[in-house]
Amino acid sequence: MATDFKSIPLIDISPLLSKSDDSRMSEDPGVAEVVRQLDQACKVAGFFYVKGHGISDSLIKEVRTVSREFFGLSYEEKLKIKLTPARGYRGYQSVFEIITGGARDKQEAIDCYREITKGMYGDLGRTMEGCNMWPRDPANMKALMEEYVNLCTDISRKIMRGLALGLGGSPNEFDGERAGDPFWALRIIGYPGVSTTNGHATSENDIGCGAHTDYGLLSLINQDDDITALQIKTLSGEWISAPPIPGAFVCNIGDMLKIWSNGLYDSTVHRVVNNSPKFRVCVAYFFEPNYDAGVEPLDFCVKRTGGKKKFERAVYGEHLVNKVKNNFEM
Ligand SMILES: N=C(N)NCCCC[C@H](N)C(=O)O
Ligand SMILES: O=C(O)CCC(=O)C(=O)O
Ligand SMILES: [Fe+2]
Repeated sequence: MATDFKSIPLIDISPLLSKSDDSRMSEDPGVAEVVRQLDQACKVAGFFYVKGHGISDSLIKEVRTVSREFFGLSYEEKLKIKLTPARGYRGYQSVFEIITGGARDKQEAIDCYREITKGMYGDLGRTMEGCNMWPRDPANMKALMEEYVNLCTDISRKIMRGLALGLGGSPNEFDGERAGDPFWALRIIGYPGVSTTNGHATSENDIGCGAHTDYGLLSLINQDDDITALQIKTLSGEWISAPPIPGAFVCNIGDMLKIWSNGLYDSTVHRVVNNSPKFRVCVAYFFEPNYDAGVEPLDFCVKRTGGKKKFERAVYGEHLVNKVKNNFEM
């Protein structure tokens, strides 16, 4: 459970990344130190920054630059890749189209997911069957985002090995049928700034993304360098900001890791409020369990938390579909 934290730790994960394909990684002192920091951050805040992740500053920036270019296109042009249920909820949604907690979010976005082909997961997969929608312009967007997703998946898998050790398990706890064939999501998001002419304080219509938790295991957030908008809820109900650290990702825990860890790690509530006059871009990558994974508290986590399972079993794909359907009025 998130306790009262005042700031979000910054963790250099390079020692973990260099050793996490080694079966004896847990014996490495550099790895042990990263694991200690990750575990502490997840127990206290459910949020941390990571640096030393190996993705170049220039790629991280390019991903946002190309996204900003897309959002700058005409509405008509953007609608050519419109999100619809028939397309497996992939594609573009315009400002105030997406809903969080019953209210409309002041954001536009492109939603992408790992491809699900027809019949791949039977009934469980049907809602999400489809291919991603990429614009004709910017022409390099598809290739760039696909490269980016591959890199994020690789890093996330390795961070998950660190988290598995932090929880007291083997490093491979989330490989195989849990998250060895992981589903993923990518949300390319644009948050309009506040108009400088209406000098009002932030109103409800200025919430870029309402209070929510993320759905899967681990989120990697790539946000604009010059705007502070992401806010994290502490146990006492206060909102603290997660200001950008250039080149670093903001990471947080999703609902499925809360269940697997029996609450040792929590999926912390967060929201986005862009109070600046500038348009804010964020590209959020979500590392998720296998689409058809059954998720219930892991025995060794249950033992560490008093012997009682605190959460019911969930099927990741069902959890996702419930969420996705509630995000839109379609
Ligand atoms: N794929 C992920 N995690 N997306 C997070 C979005 C959370 C807000 C969404 N409208 C909701 O109400 O859930
Ligand atoms: O824009 C951000 O900083 C975070 C977005 C987010 O929390 C989400 O899409 O789940
Ligand atoms: Fe989120």
